[in-house]
Amino acid sequence: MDFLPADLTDYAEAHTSPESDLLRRLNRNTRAHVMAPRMLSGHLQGRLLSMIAWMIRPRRILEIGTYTGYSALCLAEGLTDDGRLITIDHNEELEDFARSYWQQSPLNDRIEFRIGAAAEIIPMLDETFDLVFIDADKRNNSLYFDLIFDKLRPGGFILADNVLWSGKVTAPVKSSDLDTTAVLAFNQKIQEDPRVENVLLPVRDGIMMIRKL
Ligand SMILES: C[S@@+](CC[C@H](N)C(=O)[O-])C[C@H]1O[C@@H](n2cnc3c(N)ncnc32)[C@H](O)[C@@H]1O
Repeated sequence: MDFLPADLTDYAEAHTSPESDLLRRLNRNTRAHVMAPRMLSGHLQGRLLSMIAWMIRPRRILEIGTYTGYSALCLAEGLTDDGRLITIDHNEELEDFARSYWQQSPLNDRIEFRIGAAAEIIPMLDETFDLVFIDADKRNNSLYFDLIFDKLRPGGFILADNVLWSGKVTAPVKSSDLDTTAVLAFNQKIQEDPRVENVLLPVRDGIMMIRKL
């Protein structure tokens, strides 16, 4: 869901650097051939992720939730020359699709794809991250935050996607709606955590920007 009216979203995209030809093809072919293409970050959010990565110049990025590899390519643009991005997804059926686009990019050898459940893979990572993008199953946002916190350097950043959850965060919540309940709990947890500073950025479906103090 976009929170801006469509004409303002169009205007914002028209005044944002365009996607590369590779990203445009990946975006278009995801929409044409892959289930649930709304999951892809897209032009505006993709350029934002790239811009944030360029501002941070991370040496290590962790992405939780690869999907077709669009946001991984955007984030990897800002890596230092010796930097690497690790991206995790439990859907092995997406691997060939994502890799076929990464292989067309000079960033291909900087992207490591780990297949499996994020909650099992993260504890096995022996890395210190500068930037983490949480964009997988929203019910586990809080768990992923806890698992990565000690692996994030002080001053490092976490971005968590879809924290406005199509606007459901401000509507009455049914007890059976476990996703919205989890997103609300995550946002509250971050807001109350004295170890971080945070900004809830109302871009697209909402991005929680978190800086570890
Ligand atoms: C919203 S999509 C990611 C979109 C991608 N970051 C982008 O912006 O283009 C979420 C992805 O998380 C993956 N996922 C969901 N639950 C997971 C889990 N428990 N462990 C690992 N990956 C998971 C899904 O398979 C899906 O590909």
